[in-house]
Amino acid sequence: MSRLLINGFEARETVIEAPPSKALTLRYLLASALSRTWVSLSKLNWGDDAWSMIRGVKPISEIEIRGDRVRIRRGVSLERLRVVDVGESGFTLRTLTGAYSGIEGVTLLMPRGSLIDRPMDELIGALRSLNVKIDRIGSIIRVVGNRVVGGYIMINGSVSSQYISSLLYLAPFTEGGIEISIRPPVKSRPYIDATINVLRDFNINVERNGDTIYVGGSQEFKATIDEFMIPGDYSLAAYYIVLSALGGFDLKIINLYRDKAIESEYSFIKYAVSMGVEIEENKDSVLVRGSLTRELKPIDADLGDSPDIVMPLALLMARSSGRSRITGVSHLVYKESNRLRGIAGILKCLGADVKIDEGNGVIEVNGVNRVRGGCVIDAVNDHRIVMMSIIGGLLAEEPVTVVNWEGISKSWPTFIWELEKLGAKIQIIQ
Ligand SMILES: O=C(O)C1=C[C@@H](OP(=O)(O)O)[C@@H](O)[C@H](O)C1
Ligand SMILES: C=C(OP(=O)(O)O)C(=O)O
Repeated sequence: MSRLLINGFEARETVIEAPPSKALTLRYLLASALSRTWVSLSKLNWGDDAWSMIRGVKPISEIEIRGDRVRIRRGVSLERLRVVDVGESGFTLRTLTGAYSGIEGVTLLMPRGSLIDRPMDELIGALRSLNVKIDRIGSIIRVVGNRVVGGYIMINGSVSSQYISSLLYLAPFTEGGIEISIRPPVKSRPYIDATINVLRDFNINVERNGDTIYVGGSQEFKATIDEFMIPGDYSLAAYYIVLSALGGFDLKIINLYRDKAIESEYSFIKYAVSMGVEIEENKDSVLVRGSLTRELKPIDADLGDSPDIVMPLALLMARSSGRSRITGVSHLVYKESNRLRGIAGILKCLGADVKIDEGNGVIEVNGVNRVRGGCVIDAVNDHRIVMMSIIGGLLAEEPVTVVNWEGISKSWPTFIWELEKLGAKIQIIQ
């Protein structure tokens, strides 16, 4: 097992490219694999989760990978028994469970690692209420796909928006469509919008009225254009923003398109600006003005819609001049790890005072002006906890060691190299 030794940085590059959106890569891969016409996808996020989705759609699609582009469409000959290793991708497991429910044949979906214990029961219950034959054999989910009549479903919105994305991918295959009512509180709502927007790019008609969504049945996926370029990922670029803002150097981040962003992820910019980080936004980039002396204001933020920016925002809070509060994030315990505990562990290592309330999904951070470090963080192979640990370590006064960091490849396999380009001193110790 290797360790990372994080030992400060000297700012070098001033322009860097944001990695492509993971959430949009997965959505376009799945929709394209269901499309009757060929679709070209470029600038994909090549993390482990993309490979999970590619393995997942292979049995029902024709797919050609050339360089970093993918050409893909629905396959003509459908395999009747499909065995799919979905790795640790929650989105892939949940949406394929839905989509395969409406495609004839038996599918065995095999989650790995932490995904084995992440919630699925309410999605399985909802699909059973539509008469889908679905069961669990140990960690494996078996879906017997067939023509589904459709109907009305009321589903809990507090655990994962991916349950709803799953039903949205299934609905066009049903005879009469699905009406979904999401029971509040609804978490991660903009990710549902992101799925709806992608479905619309594939000519699927979706009607939305608040938390009631109707998708008509017997619709065909057919891309509205033949090529989609995946834009940059604001939830990942947020780590660059924190490093620049607190590291005291200016950084231009390209490949960030405001008009294509998922609101849950874009909102990082809004919160950072409200704390006093200086950010200039352009059509396809942001410019961060770093400062070692600027005082950041503490804020209160309900991040129920934005679970993936909690980690970088907590780093900004740790260096603000007072007590900040994040609420609405009870769903962080259902991710690749219990992220509320992970965040608390990192902030304590850095020297900030932090309190978490798991039941209510609240994090309180008392900012400090010196980030101490000089400790070991177990990042439990959760990619976003690894990123937070590394950026926190780079900003600390004393070296930080990170163990169980290899899970970074889920969304950003090149993270460490990119940071080295920016001047980070990171050693991998075998
Ligand atoms: O649909 C998506 O792409 C995602 C939805 C969110 O999960 P939940 O809806 O489970 O909160 C988010 O945390 C995850 O990283 C990506
Ligand atoms: C939780 C995440 O993804 P997923 O749920 O798709 O595994 C994530 O990327 O942080």
